[in-house]
Amino acid sequence: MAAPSAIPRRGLFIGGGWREPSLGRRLPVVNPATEATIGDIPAATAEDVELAVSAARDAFGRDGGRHWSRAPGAVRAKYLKAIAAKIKDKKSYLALLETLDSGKPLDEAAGDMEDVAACFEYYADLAEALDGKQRAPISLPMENFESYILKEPIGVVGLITPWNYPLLMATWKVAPALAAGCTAVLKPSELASLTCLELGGICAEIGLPPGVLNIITGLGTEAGAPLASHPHVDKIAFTGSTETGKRIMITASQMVKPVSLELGGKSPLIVFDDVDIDKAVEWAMFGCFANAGQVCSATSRLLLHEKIAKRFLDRLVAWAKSIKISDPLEEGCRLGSVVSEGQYQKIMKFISTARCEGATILYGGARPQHLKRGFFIEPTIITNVSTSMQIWREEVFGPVICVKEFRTEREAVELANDTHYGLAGAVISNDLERCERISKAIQSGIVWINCSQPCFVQAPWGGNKRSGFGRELGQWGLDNYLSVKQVTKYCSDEPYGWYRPPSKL
Ligand SMILES: NC(=O)c1ccc[n+]([C@@H]2O[C@H](COP(=O)([O-])OP(=O)(O)OC[C@H]3O[C@@H](n4cnc5c(N)ncnc54)[C@H](O)[C@@H]3O)[C@@H](O)[C@H]2O)c1
Ligand SMILES: C[N+](C)(C)CC=O
Repeated sequence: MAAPSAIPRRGLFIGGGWREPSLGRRLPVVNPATEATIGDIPAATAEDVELAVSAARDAFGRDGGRHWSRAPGAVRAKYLKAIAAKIKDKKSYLALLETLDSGKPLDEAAGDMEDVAACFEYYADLAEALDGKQRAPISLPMENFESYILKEPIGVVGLITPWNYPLLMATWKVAPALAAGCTAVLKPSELASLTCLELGGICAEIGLPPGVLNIITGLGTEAGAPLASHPHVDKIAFTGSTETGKRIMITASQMVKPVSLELGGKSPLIVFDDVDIDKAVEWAMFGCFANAGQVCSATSRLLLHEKIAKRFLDRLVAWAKSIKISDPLEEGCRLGSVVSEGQYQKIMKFISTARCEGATILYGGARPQHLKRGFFIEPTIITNVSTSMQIWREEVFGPVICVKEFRTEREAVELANDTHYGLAGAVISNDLERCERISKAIQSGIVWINCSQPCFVQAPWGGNKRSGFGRELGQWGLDNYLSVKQVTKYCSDEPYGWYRPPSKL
């Protein structure tokens, strides 16, 4: 598909229709692969947040919730399936917009759109299944009482999301929130909002009841912060950096508002000396160079057994040299640009600090010579790293892998856990018992054995330590948006008998 000359001009999606932002401000959209400004998006402020929250509140309570929040899950499932079908119909167009907005290779973006559709379908099924799970009985030790459980939508939820998988990260929240019967205000990242705005168009096309999903774009401080602090938002689900996550948690704590936080990472990949080196190298590359390393779970700390370290690094450099770095719309591109000039500068600063601190840039570390414009960075491999260096400790969120060697399994685990983060970890070895041991020892929410990064909508996703808490995807993702109510009934005809009845005299 050819790139459109202009991207669609959208407003804020509030109450089922498009609105210009209250202050009339807009933010430019820059294609990071060309540095050209290709359009703009609305910049919402507190006034718009107010309207969006109010639309979501109305939708939650409309007609006593009969048409949404208290409707059978099967009713909501129909809408989710309709959204999935539209995403599939528009897959090529949405993928193109995602690529123009974020710089990711077009076929990666197309894969993301398939995952988006699959996620809506998956939560449509869970919405249907929810009906059968209502009134689940609780076994009690007293026969005069009966108790059962109701699972109810939490209410109006604020969903704040990042730019690295723009529509997919939004969908991980929107699909389960809607399946649960919540109504929502989505605030995607100002750096990549185009496909999330298109989701608004899709909701209008399929006739989603007005106000069930509202989409406001804009800056974090101007649109995200008022959403997080809004007293009529019952929960905030956030994916983004640990720093912003901390701020959101502080704000929410003032109202004892529940939050779930999917934050950053600095995940390890441990490779033992009994492996097929080329196979392991490919996983190491996929673990840190896919999506230009802008992946929360990127295995950006590579731990190599000393016996294979030299051979492994030779092959890693050879494979890295063969990656096609190009305009992300070009066929076969495997490394596009990073998302913005700011992100480009930040990554370059990490590389120069590593160099200043005494690390070796074994490969990469610069702009590819054949690309004069766009925010492109070569796949970068850094060795001679010590555990006190910034490059070992902090999340880069770019195509930069740092490497250390280990001698024993124990040392590998200690190095793997030497981080404040706890999102993911991976181990590659032919000794499956060892892999099982290590999967227990790694302090993270996700462990991959003999691979890195595969992600399935059925399996829980989320971190420990400073990578956040709560789990998305699977049944856990739905539970994020449900509140559990116990209903207990006294079912004897006899008086309870705790107090003596008053004298009849
Ligand atoms: N754990 C996961 O599943 C996961 C997935 C994807 C990305 N991430 C993390 O996201 C980060 C990259 O994304 P980013 O740069 O967009 O993160 P970010 O924290 O800068 O922004 C995330 C979102 O928060 C908003 N925001 C910023 N300041 C805010 C404030 N004060 N109040 C409310 N909202 C505010 C932004 O506008 C954006 O929509 C990385 O750290 C990455 O690891 C985590
Ligand atoms: C799991 N994934 C890669 C889709 C999103 C994390 O950034």
